[in-house]
Amino acid sequence: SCEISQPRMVARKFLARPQHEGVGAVVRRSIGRFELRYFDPFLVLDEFSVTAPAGFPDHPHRGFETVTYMLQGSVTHEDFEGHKGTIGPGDLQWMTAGRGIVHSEMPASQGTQKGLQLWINLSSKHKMIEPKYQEISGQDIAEATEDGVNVRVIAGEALGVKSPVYTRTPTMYLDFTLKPGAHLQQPIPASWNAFVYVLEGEGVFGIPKSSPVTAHHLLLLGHGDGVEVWNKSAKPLRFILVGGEPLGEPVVQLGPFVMNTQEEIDQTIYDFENCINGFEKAEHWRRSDF
Ligand SMILES: Nc1ccc(F)c(C(=O)c2c[nH]c3ncc(Cl)cc23)c1F
Ligand SMILES: [Fe+3]
Repeated sequence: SCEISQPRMVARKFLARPQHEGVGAVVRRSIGRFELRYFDPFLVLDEFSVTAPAGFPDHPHRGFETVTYMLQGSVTHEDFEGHKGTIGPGDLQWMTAGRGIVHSEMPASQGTQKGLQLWINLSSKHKMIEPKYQEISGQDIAEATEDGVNVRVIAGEALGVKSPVYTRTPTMYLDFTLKPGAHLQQPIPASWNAFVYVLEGEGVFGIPKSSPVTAHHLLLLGHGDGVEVWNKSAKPLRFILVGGEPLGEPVVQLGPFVMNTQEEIDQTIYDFENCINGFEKAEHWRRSDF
């Protein structure tokens, strides 16, 4: 039985092109680029590729969450509280920066490390909460396979399996791989904003006759209560499907600081420069391998 009464159509399509970020790192930024500044509640989607000695050295965050999902290789993260770890292939780090985090994210080994980093905005009432990590290793990520469709459930639910991740801003984040010939119907809450980002292969989204979409493309989905996908090619199709409940609040962003008013951004800069109000530990911290 078809659970989708109104399948979402592809409203807009963007090709994410490489740009420099951090120190010597390359990211394909889809959400967060000029033409797609904010897709409520999402601020940034980076498909990153980084090879030592390049990386993302000491930098702050306030007012949102970063979701780092490794596709190849590993990244070592270390923050100003001494929280340190390595995010390996297939691993997930869901970091709620809240009132403030200062950390570094550097390649953990030689060779090219690849992954995705999604920035999810927090509601005004949650922007100044204590920082929090939810970290899941690749083999513990909820997974299911049915009729040629494999899904790794980063957040939310699909094919009857649920992720343990608590999403303060209600979010679904699904990593799908469709075998050649497979067809998917995935429900999406009708009030949520949703997008697809293609990682590998080519897929048909929305209606069966539309032209195939290839890697590094972001598709904004229109109204409806789900999405239909077909793999009509001879190769596997891999993409992420991400959805979130819009916050409907003003956004004032200065790089890694995301608040609701300019005054709050001014205060954040003051807090960060004076190491107060959540940035106390930044005063004497520096990443260990520096
Ligand atoms: N403000 C600001 C400025 C410069 C940065 F590089 C960063 C930053 O760390 C990242 C940007 N995209 C990324 N994708 C993956 C990873 Cl592991 C890190 C980042 C950041 F936050
Ligand atoms: Fe960061």
